[in-house]
Amino acid sequence: MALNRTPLIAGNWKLNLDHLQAIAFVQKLAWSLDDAKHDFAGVEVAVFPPFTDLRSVQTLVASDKLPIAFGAQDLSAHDSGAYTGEISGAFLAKLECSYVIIGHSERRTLHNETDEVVAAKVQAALRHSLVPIICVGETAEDLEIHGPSAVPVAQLRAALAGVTSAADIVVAYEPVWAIGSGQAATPDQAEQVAAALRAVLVELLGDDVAAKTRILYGGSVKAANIAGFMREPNVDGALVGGASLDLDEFASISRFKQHVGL
Ligand SMILES: O=C(CO)COP(=O)(O)O
Repeated sequence: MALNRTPLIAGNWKLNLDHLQAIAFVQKLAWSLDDAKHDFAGVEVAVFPPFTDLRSVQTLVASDKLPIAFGAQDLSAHDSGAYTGEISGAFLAKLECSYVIIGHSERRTLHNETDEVVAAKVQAALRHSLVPIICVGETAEDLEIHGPSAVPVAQLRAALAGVTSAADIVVAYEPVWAIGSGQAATPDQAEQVAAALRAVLVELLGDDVAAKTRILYGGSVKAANIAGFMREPNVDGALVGGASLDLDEFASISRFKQHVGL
């Protein structure tokens, strides 16, 4: 992590926890972090519940003034109209979401999201002042054929088509082979790709945006391995799946500074 970027620890709940479970979880997470005197100004913590939980999380966060950010796991490329089942960026903005995850590998693979769809969703997020967390990452096969950075770099280039240099974005490098496998990338591997992604940001959006944009690592992150990633200069946080559903584990990941010895 670099000192000029506030680290972001983001919990992607995927298809887990209904709205009642979400209320209990977020409340307990806030207590747990508060008890541990979490440095909320120094490390941002965000949760990404299913759509149907967002109103409950918003109400809880607002009424108890919890210092926890939240966002959605996806959004529509469209703002309104005949798109059955879709959720627009306008709706998410109205629910005070700060962020929206875009182009997660599960959406690319299971829901056939192409680079073009991802780029359109990034545009939709920015139209509504949501910060897109743009996910990129290679499969094990890509890694073997193309090496470590080629696919993530190409995906980021495609996702940024039409994005101007004023954009507030987050990039998440999630190697597909590391997601849910228990086999995380090494900190070195994560740093190598994060550095290549930052070079794309410099080229397409300029030095200032590249310097302030956070690049997260995701894929089998847990309390036991977060410190290694956070010691790397181009890794500014984590996008956590499975471990974000375990309160103690997620709270411990959020306190990575203690593990790093900062
Ligand atoms: O997909 C992920 C986060 O978006 C990572 O999932 P795991 O942390 O379960 O590997």
